[in-house]
Amino acid sequence: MSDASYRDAIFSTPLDRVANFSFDEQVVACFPDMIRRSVPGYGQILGMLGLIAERHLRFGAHVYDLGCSLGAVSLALAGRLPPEAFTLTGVDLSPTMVARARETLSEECPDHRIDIIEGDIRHIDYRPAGMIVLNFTLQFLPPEDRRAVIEHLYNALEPGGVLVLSEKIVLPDEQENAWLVERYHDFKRANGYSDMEISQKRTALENVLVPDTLEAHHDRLRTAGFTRVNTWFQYLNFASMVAFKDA
Ligand SMILES: Nc1ncnc2c1ncn2[C@@H]1O[C@H](C[S@+](CC[C@H]([NH3+])C(=O)[O-])CC(=O)[O-])[C@@H](O)[C@H]1O
Ligand SMILES: O=C(O)C(=O)Cc1ccccc1
Repeated sequence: MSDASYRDAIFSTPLDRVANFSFDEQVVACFPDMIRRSVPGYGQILGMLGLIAERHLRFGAHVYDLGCSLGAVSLALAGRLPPEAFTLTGVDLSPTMVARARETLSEECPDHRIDIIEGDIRHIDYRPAGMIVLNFTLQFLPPEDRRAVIEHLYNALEPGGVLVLSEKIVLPDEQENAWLVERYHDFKRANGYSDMEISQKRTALENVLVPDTLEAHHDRLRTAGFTRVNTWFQYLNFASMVAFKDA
C-alpha cells in the first residue's frame, strides 16, 4: 500500500529557478496535504458534492469526475450513495495521480462502480451523464480551450443533469482582487506556509493556473446552453458553481 501522504514542503527551500508547477510524483506524494492547506473550503465543497448528488442524480446515472487527482470526489459520493446509485468515470492526465487514485478507491470503496482513466478531458469521448464535476480542473486548461470543453460537457449531460464547476477566481477590479489575494496569502500563512513558499508557488503557477472571473464562467456556461447557473459557494478567491441542463 502506498497511500502515505506527506506534508507539502515543495517550495520550502529557496530555488534558483522556479519551474512551472506540474502534477508530478513530488506533488502527488503530498497532494492531500497541499490541497487542504491551499484551497479554502475544499473539504466543505467535497461534503456538499455528496449532498448535491443525493438530491439531483437520477438513480443509476453516470457521473464524470474530470481532473480527479486522487479520487476525492469519488470518495465523497461513495460516502453518501450506495453502489447501485451511480457509475463514475474519473479522468486525469497525470499517470501518478491515476495509479494512486485506483489504489485508494479499490481499497476504500471496492463495491462502487468507479473507473479511473488516464486521459485529457479535452479529447475523450463522453457518454451521457447525469452529473459532471470539475473540481478545480478547468483552471489548468489553456483559456482558449475552456469553451469547447464546457460545450462538450453540456452535450454529454442528460436533460436535468448538473455540472459542478469549482475554480480559483479573479475579481475584475484590480484593487478588490489585490485585497482578496492578500487575504488568501494570510490564509496560507495561517495554514503553515512561509512567505517564501507562498511566493515560489505563486511563480510556479503563473501561466499554469490562469483564473477567470465569475462573470466569464457564468457567460461561458450560459453560452453553452445552461439556463440555470449559480455560484453556490465562495471563500476568498475560490468559488464553486452549479449549472443545470433543462429537463
Ligand atoms: N487536460 C486535463 N485533462 C485531465 N486532467 C487534467 C488536465 N489538466 C489538469 N488535469 C488534472 O487536474 C487536476 C487538478 S487538481 C483537482 C483536484 C480534484 N478534483 C479533487 O477534488 O481533489 C486541482 C488543484 O491541484 O488545484 C490534477 O490532478 C491534474 O493532473
Ligand atoms: O496554492 C495555490 O496557490 C492554489 O491556487 C491552489 C492549488 C492547490 C493545489 C495545486 C495547485 C494550486
